[in-house]
Amino acid sequence: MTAPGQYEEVDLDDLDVEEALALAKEGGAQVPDGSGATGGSPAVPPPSPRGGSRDSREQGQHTAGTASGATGGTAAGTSRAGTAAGHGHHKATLWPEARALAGRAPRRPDAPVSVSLDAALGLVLAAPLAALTDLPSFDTSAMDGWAVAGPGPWAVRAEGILAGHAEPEPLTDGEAVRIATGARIPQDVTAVIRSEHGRTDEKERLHATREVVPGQDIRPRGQECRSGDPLLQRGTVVTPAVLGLAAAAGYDTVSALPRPRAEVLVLGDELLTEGLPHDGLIRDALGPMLPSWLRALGADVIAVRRLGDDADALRKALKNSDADLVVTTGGTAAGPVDHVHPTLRRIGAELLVDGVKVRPGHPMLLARTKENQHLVGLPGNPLAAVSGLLTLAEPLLRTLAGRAAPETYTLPLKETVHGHPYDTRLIPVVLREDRAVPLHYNGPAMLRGIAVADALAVVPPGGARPGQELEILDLPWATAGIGVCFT
Ligand SMILES: Nc1nc2c(c(=O)[nH]1)N[C@H]1C(S)=C(S)[C@@H](COP(=O)(O)OP(=O)(O)OC[C@H]3O[C@@H](n4cnc5c(N)ncnc54)[C@H](O)[C@@H]3O)O[C@H]1N2
Ligand code: MOO
Repeated sequence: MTAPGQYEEVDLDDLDVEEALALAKEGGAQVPDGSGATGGSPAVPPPSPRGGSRDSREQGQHTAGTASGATGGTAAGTSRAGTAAGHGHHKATLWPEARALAGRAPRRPDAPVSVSLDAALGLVLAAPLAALTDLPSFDTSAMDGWAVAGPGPWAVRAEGILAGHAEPEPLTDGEAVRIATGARIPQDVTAVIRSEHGRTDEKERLHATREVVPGQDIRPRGQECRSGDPLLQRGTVVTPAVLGLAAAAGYDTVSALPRPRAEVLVLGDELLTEGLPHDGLIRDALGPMLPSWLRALGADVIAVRRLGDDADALRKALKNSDADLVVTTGGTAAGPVDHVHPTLRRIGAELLVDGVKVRPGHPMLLARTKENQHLVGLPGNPLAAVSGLLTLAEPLLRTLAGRAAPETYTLPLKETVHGHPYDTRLIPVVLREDRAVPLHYNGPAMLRGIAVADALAVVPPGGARPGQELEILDLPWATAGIGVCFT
């Protein structure tokens, strides 16, 4: 899609040379061996002993592109002016606005469905959950021991009471019966004595070795809730604990909003699905990454299709898709085979977001393609695609799924992060001792940083200083976002 001879990417087009150099250093500096592979230790760039490495050469390209872009004499200069490429700042949406807009884009979530408990994890309750029974549903022993009536010592009945049995005979004062945790308490019981707090004598009489407080270790019927009590509000996300509570309260199914259905269209003739890169072809990193990421964001991924750089195939795929959300990858820029914009024009789609003031990922877009279908166009550079996923797809799917927006939170930054002069930056971070520690290898084409990250930090235009509070976007698996995710 990037045409032969075109600059590979000139994302830093608005920076002066010094800023670009600083960013370039951050994006591709060498890390000590293994630091990225040990599961998340921050990659700390040492003074670069390998000046001629591949990474620094790549970064050199950034710098060269930027420098020449600044003189206005290259493709980068043209793009900066926002002419034919259409990526100028004049129509790009501010990052917070783009997210808000994506969250408001869907007109309505689907009608609720009745879902069995084993299929409900991660869905959102479409109706309040009220108890169908008292909990506990009978007076219950909280401990293994004896149920006793009246003052002791007590004569112990021959037969004990186990959990799961029908109503036992009432006790009379002076009587005790062995009882198991969870078993029904007979009528007229004063208290339960734990096995370790009583002893029986040779006449099988029970003596308490501690004071007996009436009602001790008895869970009275309805202690947790009465039948009909509201337990959970509409809109609650079904977590494992919610599944447990719903089952305890008598539910076999819950009324929930169905998962929004998403289809992924991977564009690009240069992509291989297996083996090593060769002859200018590279491995498709997004086909394997996006479906599970979309699932983690609450979607049901109904198809992943590879369309190459074929405008007709894209048009047909859009025409035939009945997904709530179509996610395309690549082809968002203005190269000769970047078909997303022209195809959207051709099918009469309504472009809601056309570029976002965020790095990486600024060519991302959001369109309404049908009455109840949206398209999120993710840029082809893999980290730029992640940025688009979290900026546009996440709020859209959240609304479709009926989920409330998560509380936003901030953490202080561990070390300086250079900013873009006008755009927000999203950078992979690890969270250590309540601080966000920036990871390196955060260039738009790199996944090495995000692969060990706990979250993305939102760096405002102009950059951020150590100690500055930054908004943190959790990654769905890092917050245990309901393991929906990887099924
Ligand atoms: N004239 C301009 N050119 C570009 C601009 C611009 O503003 N003006 N923006 C650059 C930025 S920033 C990005 S990001 C990319 C976005 O490009 P596209 O969305 O059109 O994506 P492609 O050109 O198809 O690919 C870009 C890059 O990513 C690689 N790629 C694509 N798909 C995959 C995949 N599934 N797995 C791994 N890698 C993928 C592709 O080979 C390219 O290297 O545009 C810049 N250009
Ligand atoms: O920098 Mo592009 O925005 O690589 O995503």
